[in-house]
Amino acid sequence: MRSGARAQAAINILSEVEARKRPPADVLKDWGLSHRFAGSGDRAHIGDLVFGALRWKASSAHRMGMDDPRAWVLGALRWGFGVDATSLEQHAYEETHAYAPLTEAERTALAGDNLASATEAVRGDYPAWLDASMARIFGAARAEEGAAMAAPAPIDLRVNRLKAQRPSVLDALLASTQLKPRPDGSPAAFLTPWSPDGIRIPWSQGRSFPWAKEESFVKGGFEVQDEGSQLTALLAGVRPGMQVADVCAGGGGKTLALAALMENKGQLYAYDVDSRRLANSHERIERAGVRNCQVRTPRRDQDVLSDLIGQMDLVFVDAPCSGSGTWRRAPDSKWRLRPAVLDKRQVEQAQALALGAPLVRPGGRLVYVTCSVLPEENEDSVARFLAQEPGFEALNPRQLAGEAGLSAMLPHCHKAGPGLQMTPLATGTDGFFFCVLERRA
Ligand SMILES: C[S@@+](CC[C@H](N)C(=O)[O-])C[C@H]1O[C@@H](n2cnc3c(N)ncnc32)[C@H](O)[C@@H]1O
Repeated sequence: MRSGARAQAAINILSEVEARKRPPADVLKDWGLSHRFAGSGDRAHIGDLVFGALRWKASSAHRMGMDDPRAWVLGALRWGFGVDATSLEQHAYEETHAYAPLTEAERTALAGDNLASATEAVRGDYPAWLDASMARIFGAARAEEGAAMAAPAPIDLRVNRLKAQRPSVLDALLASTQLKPRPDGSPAAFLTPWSPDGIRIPWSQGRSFPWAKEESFVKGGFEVQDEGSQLTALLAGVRPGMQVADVCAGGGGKTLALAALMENKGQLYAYDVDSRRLANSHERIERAGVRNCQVRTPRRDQDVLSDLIGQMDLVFVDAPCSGSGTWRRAPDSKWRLRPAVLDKRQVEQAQALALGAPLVRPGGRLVYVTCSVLPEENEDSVARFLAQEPGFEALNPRQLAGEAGLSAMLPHCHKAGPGLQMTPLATGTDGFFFCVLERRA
């Protein structure tokens, strides 16, 4: 398939997403099944175009003067992927399945750029109703922060200290035939700047990396985990020998990062209110060589955490949230977020904190993390908790970063109430909020 036909396929897929309110990943999959002639390269390019169109939907609509799938795809090609206006004109004539020739209005829009006249929400490609929240955390930089949250994300890996070392995993990846060289000659994988365990595979248009087939992954040498997520485990201050509870463990991403830092010494408990979410963690724990983790599955007739009350050195609350910090990985989710959902998440955050807090021993730590940038579910949730639990006090992020050997990262973070805010623009990570509360002795 040539560029014009790939673009038209993306337009068709987005039209189906819009008309039937279906998840784009599902429609893409169906499209692949019913267009068997399309190769893996075609499917990867079309996937990038569909998600690119959703990433930059608001700015493309403004620039093109039209708010429909064709305008989003043309806008993504022109300003997201940097295709020049003349090439876009020519792609329409390449083959019969290409998009229809440009209209005069499209030609004019693609040759210019009126984005400077748009609102912050449009320039930052985030929903207008969230502008006040974005302004609270980012002030005048909110359009720039939003634009970075809309850009494609790299794949970050966390090398599992229990089984491997970072240099050897990096060497194995660079030697892998699955990881294609980059067209510009830059490294296909490199060390992340902050996490001592991180490896980054930069995003590359139309390319996917089947990491699950890598031998070093199969043997437990690495997990896929954004560097920001790795940093929350490092900043928490977990050490070998501690008693630690991860009470929103889900699929186990943070659990495994905490376990690696504990070096199989001490005890780690993984719990989640939703037992289905814990299902994957057993296999991951096994593969990672973790031997000190008990998965506590919730039971209707029993409090499975009651024996841990007042016993934990550290309780990790990776709270349910809007996921706004991961919009760059799931751009469709930002347009689906509604005020009622944001309200509901705050209730769940209070519940998760109320579940974790009693487990903390005097002098122990309650770590609160979200993958969100919205103050309502970050500093506001912490403030509401502290108003009800005066026995806890927030620790200074400077102290935590110093303890974790991450002081150099600190100036790059936004200050968010008593916590830290990482963002794609500030730290090159997903958007994570991090705060540690200590129970007074
Ligand atoms: C952000 S996800 C966790 C991701 C996971 N820690 C990881 O790193 O892969 C939040 C989790 O909190 C769980 N959850 C929601 N409300 C909860 C509550 N009141 N108590 C415990 N877990 C809760 C959800 O089921 C969900 O799995």
